[in-house]
Amino acid sequence: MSFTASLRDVTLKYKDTDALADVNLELEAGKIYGLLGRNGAGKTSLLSLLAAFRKPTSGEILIGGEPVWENAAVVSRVALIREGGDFDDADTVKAAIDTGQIRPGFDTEYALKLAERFELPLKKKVRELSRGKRSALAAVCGLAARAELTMFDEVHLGMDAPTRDAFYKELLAEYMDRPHTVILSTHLIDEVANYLEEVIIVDRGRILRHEELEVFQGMGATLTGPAAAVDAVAAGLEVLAEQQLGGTKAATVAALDPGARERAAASGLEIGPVGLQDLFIHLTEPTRKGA
Ligand SMILES: Nc1ncnc2c1ncn2[C@@H]1O[C@H](COP(=O)(O)OP(=O)(O)OP(=O)(O)O)[C@@H](O)[C@H]1O
Repeated sequence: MSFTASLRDVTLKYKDTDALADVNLELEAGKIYGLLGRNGAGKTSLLSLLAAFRKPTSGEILIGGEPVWENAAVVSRVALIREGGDFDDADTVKAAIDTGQIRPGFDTEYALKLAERFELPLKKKVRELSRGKRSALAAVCGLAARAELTMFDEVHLGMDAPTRDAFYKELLAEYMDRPHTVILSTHLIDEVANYLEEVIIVDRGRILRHEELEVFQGMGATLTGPAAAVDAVAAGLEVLAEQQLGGTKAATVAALDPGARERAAASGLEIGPVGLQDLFIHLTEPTRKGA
């Protein structure tokens, strides 16, 4: 089984801050979602609501069609993994893994296999782990929870590049083996882009965009070729980023209309997709109104 998730007219206030305002969001079961947003945009708040760590100020949150608040049967099959995990520092790694067994789907054998893959020392205390190893332990417990909705909130932050790569691969393998709903909240956007099916951008407490990855990938274009030719085609277009190496230039544009596309092709320029990160930076520009 795999959970759907719905937020309906959800507002979350912390004293005088509106962390989320009138959010409506529908997530289908069995997909991998990327949750993007600038610092303070409301990502953690949104995930905390889905995991019933917090109650909304107003609105309704349904997981698998049921209200999630005070719904132990549903909550036990929802996992929110935060950077560094929510461990008792005095526990050993082994004891921290064993604690996962309170979840109905927790797979201890798999957790121990993953612990070996991530070279986690079972006898060491959680407080003695490096930041990256602690994140890896959190990821291990999240994967082994075998939940129906699994959310990773910046869990890979402390991990080095090879560990992150191993984490993404394990996440995908677990997903292929047992399709379920996954939300990855991250600032390392281009790194995870290939794993995502849909992307949600939160901006200042609101959902700015929620689209399939392909929609974002079709949004802009990168023009590469001789600098003068690139400049000629890019003139008048909204340029998001530029890079030049010798006489060769690459310009990332927010949109390429058919006329510009034709001119680019006629000039022999290479037309490529835009990285999700560049688009994200562009769409969440503070000066930009809506998107
Ligand atoms: N416990 C809290 N008390 C008061 N305000 C809070 C609290 N937690 C979050 N906020 C505020 O709510 C807003 C959304 O915060 P949230 O942590 O959800 O953002 P985020 O997108 O996860 O940010 P980041 O990428 O920096 O982790 C921010 O303005 C933040 O300052």
